[in-house]
Amino acid sequence: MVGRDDMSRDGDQEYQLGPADALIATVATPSRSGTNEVIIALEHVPAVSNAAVPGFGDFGLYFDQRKRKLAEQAEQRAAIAPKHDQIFAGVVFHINGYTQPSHYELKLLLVERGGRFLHYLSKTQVTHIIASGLTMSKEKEFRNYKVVRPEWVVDSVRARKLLSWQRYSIFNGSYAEFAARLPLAIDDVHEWGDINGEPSAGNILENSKSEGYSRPPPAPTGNSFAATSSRRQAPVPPNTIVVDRFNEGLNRSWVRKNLVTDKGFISRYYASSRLHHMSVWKAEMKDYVAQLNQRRGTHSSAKDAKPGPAMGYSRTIMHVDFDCFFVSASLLSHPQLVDRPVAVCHMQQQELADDGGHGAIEHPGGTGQIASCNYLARSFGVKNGMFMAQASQLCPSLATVPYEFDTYKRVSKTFYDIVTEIADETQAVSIDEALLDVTHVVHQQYQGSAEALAQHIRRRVLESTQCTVSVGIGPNILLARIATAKAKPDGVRSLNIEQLLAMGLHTRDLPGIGHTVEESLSSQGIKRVADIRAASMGLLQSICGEKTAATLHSFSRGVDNRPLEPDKPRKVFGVEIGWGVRLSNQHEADDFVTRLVEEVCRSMEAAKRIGGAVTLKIKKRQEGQGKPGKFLGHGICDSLSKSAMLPGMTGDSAKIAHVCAKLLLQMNVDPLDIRAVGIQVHKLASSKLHADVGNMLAKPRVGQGEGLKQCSNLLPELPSASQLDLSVLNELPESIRQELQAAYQQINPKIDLGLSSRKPASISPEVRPQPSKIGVAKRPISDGINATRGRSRKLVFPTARPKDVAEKASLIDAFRKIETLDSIMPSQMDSDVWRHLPLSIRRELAREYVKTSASKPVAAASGKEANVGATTSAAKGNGPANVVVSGPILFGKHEVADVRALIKAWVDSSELGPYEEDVAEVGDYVEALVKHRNLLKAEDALKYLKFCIDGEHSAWADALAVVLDRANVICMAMYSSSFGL
Ligand SMILES: Nc1ccn([C@H]2C[C@H](O)[C@@H](COP(=O)(O)OP(=O)(O)OP(=O)(O)O)O2)c(=O)n1
Ligand SMILES: [Mg+2]
Ligand SMILES: [Mg+2]
Repeated sequence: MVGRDDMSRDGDQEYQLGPADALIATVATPSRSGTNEVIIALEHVPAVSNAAVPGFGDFGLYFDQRKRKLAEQAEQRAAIAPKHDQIFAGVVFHINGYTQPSHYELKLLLVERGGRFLHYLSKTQVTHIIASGLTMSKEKEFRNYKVVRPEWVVDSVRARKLLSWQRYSIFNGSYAEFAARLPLAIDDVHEWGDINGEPSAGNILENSKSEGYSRPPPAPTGNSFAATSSRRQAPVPPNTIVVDRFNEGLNRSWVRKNLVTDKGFISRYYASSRLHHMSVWKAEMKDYVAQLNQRRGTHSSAKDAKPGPAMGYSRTIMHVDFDCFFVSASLLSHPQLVDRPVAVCHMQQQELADDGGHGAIEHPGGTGQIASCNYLARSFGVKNGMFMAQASQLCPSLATVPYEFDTYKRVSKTFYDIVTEIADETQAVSIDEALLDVTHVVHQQYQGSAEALAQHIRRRVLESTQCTVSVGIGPNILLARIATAKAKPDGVRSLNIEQLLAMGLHTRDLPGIGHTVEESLSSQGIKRVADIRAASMGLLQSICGEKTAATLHSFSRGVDNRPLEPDKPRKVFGVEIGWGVRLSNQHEADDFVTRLVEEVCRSMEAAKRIGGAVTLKIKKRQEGQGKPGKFLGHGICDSLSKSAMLPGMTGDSAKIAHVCAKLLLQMNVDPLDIRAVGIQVHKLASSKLHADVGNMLAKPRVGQGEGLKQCSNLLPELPSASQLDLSVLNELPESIRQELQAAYQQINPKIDLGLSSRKPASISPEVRPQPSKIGVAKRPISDGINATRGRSRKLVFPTARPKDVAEKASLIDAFRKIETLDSIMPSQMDSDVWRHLPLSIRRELAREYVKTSASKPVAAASGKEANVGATTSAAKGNGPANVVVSGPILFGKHEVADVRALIKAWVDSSELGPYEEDVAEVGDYVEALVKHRNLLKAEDALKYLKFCIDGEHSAWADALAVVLDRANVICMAMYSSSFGL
């Protein structure tokens, strides 16, 4: 193996066949079949005698001899073989790097048809370079040459004419793109990444292909490479050439099927990776349960009922877990095996590293780990997680069945459908297990008999899934979990503290106690739970730290005060591959990232989510870390991470991939150094809701004009919460309001649209005014000041518009991006001129306009594109009965939500800090509110300003201080008190 790498750097000549290839080298005897097919029969080359291989020490000599011999043979054969069409006459070729078909096969095909082979690259003589992939430096070096993929040779031979080389140029994109362009007729030649590796009849490479795949070689270990490489090479997607470049001792035929540049790598990875599924499922199930709870409202009703000690009875917790889950579910399609000892593990055709590079590589029949085994198998001593080799010794009659991930997911969802419907509260623990708080339901519907409820759940699950679950019951999570272990298989068990104390459990029987803690405790003579009880806290802390010691102390006494963690909707969708990632160039890197994004988008689509931001994570090989410790694992790496907002809320993989490609460029990583790639999409929202809102706005209704349709286009994405007119939202149907609330909370849990109260403009928790220090009676916002006071007279709101038009217009207003300045465009301005004015001038004019128009009773909206709903409709004559709004206003706004939107727009408008005049305006406004005794509004504005500028440039903090000061001065004067933010 060592020598291979040496040889690959043999001057210009990259000859990369392994030393043992000599033992398997084959000779093709082309002949024409009657069916227009060229068939190559393979036979053994007369072996190069071992004497010519000086103990594998001198590979240079060995290879020279070997090459010479093979070339001679090829020429001899060409001379004696039936004449082929000399389609390659005039072609002088050199072969670069590892190819598939092999150098030798290619040479035969070419030389026998008139081509001339150059051992060493002479750029003046050579007409074509044949390569499956190029290193970056070679890519540069060969840029102006005709570098063709080997398929050019194969296809030309098949077509019996020289095909144009251009379409086979290696510079024509990735292999995937190349393969996609190939005509169907020759697809069978390129089915090289097929995971099953079934040879296809009539394939020009039939023999080598079938042999390469029929029996995947064992896992590479140590220096076993020479042995494994003695197999004939199976065809691979030609650009997956990493073996020699990275010299990692890979089992090539296995690896080549899995490398990332292979089109199907990612989907196969995810289709076969057990651990991937285990981790993703947990998130998926938590999300699923959260959605079920949301839909059913079970969660809130349970909370409302306030079960538990307050109602005079203690908590009842159930732990429900499927018995040998994977086996039970897999056996649904193998009913003939139900009475036999059975294990689920990788089958031959499923062989693939399933651990993301973190553990053993699985291979059929040998080292595969058992994911789950049934109880009959367990009676032989077989256990989950045991390797097949050991298991089949313990239980020779052990049958194995393959993973059926889709079935597991389906069964699991059915299970969660049932338990969430029944329980007061559900916490998804994993694909096959849930914690339930059933306190209330047991007492309300089962006369306090938790066992009866448990049997009911078991029956329901069995009926619906044909799989059994066991149920543990206890007054807390700990006892319920321990009870489950005793209930298994197919049973129910209750446990109270006294019973636990009498059980004589081992430390490892406590949930969450891993092997390390168990060992540490054992080394101090603490082997049983009773020993933990007897040990001092000090001793426990010295063994396993403060936190674990406290847990152990409680658990050993049966005490566990942990509440159930109600499942929350997913906050992020992501994938990460840290195994098998070897990329040759930027193009491949982009391609890989794109495919990962597609994977994420698939799961987002399934969960009906879209996202607002993306994070790209890269593990970059550390300087000098050429050889990862594990096969194709990521080795020692630096982690890089970069995030960006997406262009609006989206689930579109092309858009997301585009952003990721930019992030990747910004990271400035050499693609050769990339060892792991992760994509996470966050700031999620419901795609259904998004579409609903879009539809709602796009749907033309009676009385709706062009203008409204156009406005709906202003809403490509869900607007930020601060831009919503809450009073409008509160008029929406309950279901939509709830969905909106949920959607916004997914973006930021702190956002409270205050919809449930049906009051306009509620205030989010972080800015909700606390009972003011000033003991002034609260005054509803609408309970305004004398209508004639203040500068508000200029603002008009139409109230007499036809109801649906008003509703739609308000909706649009609600969702439309509020453009602060434009909304107060002076009426005499031409909108085009206005838009082209510098921002500073527009501000100036707007301020002027607001001041001068404040005294006018009706806004002078001109019918131009002023885009405040109020002025627009007034201009159109839809609002004959104008209402004059009372109280202080800020840039024409007075509703809390509007003022907030203004404040937000203001703070968002400049990172450098505010204009002094604007600070003065806001100061005026808050001061006026205080003077008008509208302390709630004043406090809201101040708190919201504080909320918006949190973490902003210090100039903003100064601005807040100024505004606050001004408000406080008045406040002190009027109430001898001040606002405390
Ligand atoms: N390291 C692990 C742990 C679990 N699983 C899978 C296979 C199991 O079937 C399923 C559920 O895990 P359990 O621990 O609940 O085990 P079982 O359901 O198989 O058996 P039991 O009856 O003991 O619950 O998760 C896995 O593949 N690898
Ligand atoms: Mg289980
Ligand atoms: Mg389980």
